[in-house]
Amino acid sequence: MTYKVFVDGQEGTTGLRINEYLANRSDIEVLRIAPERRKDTDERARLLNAADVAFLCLPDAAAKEAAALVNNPNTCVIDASTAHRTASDWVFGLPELAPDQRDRIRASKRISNPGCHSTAFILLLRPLVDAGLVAPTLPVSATSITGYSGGGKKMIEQYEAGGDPKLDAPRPYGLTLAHKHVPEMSAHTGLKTPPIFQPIVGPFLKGLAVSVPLHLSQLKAGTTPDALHKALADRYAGERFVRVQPLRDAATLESGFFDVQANNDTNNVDVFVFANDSQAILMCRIDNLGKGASGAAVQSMNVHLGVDESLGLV
Ligand SMILES: NC(=O)C1=CN([C@@H]2O[C@H](COP(=O)(O)OP(=O)(O)OC[C@H]3O[C@@H](n4cnc5c(N)ncnc54)[C@H](OP(=O)(O)O)[C@@H]3O)[C@@H](O)[C@H]2O)C=CC1
Ligand SMILES: CC(=O)N[C@@H](CCC(=O)OP(=O)(O)O)C(=O)O
Repeated sequence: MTYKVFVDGQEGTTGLRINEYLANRSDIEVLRIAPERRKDTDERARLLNAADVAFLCLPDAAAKEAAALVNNPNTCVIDASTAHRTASDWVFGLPELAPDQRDRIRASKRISNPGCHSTAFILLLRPLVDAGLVAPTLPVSATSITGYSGGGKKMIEQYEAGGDPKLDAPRPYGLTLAHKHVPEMSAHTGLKTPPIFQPIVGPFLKGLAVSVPLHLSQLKAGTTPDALHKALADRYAGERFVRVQPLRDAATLESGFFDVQANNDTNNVDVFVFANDSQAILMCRIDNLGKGASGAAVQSMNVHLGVDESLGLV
């Protein structure tokens, strides 16, 4: 069986990476749009409706427009933008979210691909909320350090042009306290209080780590670091891409520094619990262009099509 796939936004950061993942797949035929027609609505509509799977790798407004062009009931749309991540008629494309999430991805023709920061945040918090260790009302804060490819073509060009010394240092942003990932972080963890979320972009291409500090006294009475670690390890046991590292990961502690880039060029997710007797820092590491974007989109496509979930992914 060969599936037809169209990538709307094939020249962008996410679209190019998806095409790389698909390049060696004998079960996929990629429908290419002529470069000069890549913003021609009629041609995009034709290809969107000719596809079994259409990836939208576009800014939000263009993604909404593209979704509205699809009238073939057999086309599965996987939207990489923020446009549909909390929409009730779209399924969140994070197979590891909950035990029934793969069934939902398989059944739906509208899949929203999670944001990079929110992927890491949700994978840390959702199991702890589900296990009752973190109350849904707990006010949670998180920081994220990310490579500049998360900002798309414009930010990549800005960093790679060189010459601006401000870009040599990490740059905190999201200081309006309204980062676009906060709604999906709340919606898919069950946290009723929107997290305070502060990302930082640094002078490296890719790699991302979200950190969530927790006071154990604010968790379910008696929660220990072992209990936090066990809830995460139990949830992700058997997951192909999520690896819960040993409590207080010795390799990281010995080096003294956390390696944000260690999952680059993979679809892997590493989950960490660092803790003392009264406090913990949870950390989650991904490649923002891998599990944070294009890898996740291909994984959801695989789940939807019912083929091996890791096909084409490392
Ligand atoms: N970069 C990342 O790590 C991640 C990005 N995303 C999301 O994925 C989407 C794409 O992001 P990214 O790949 O980084 O963005 P880029 O800016 O790198 O690429 C976007 C592409 O869309 C094209 N485009 C813009 N408007 C239209 C239109 N109306 N019709 C057809 N094509 C259009 C652009 O064309 P042109 O080349 O002419 O500008 C460009 O090639 C965004 O919604 C983003 O939020 C999601 C997860 C991670
Ligand atoms: C460095 C940088 O700007 N990163 C982007 C996130 C990119 C991403 O994965 O999120 P979307 O899918 O929602 O675009 C940001 O924080 O807005």
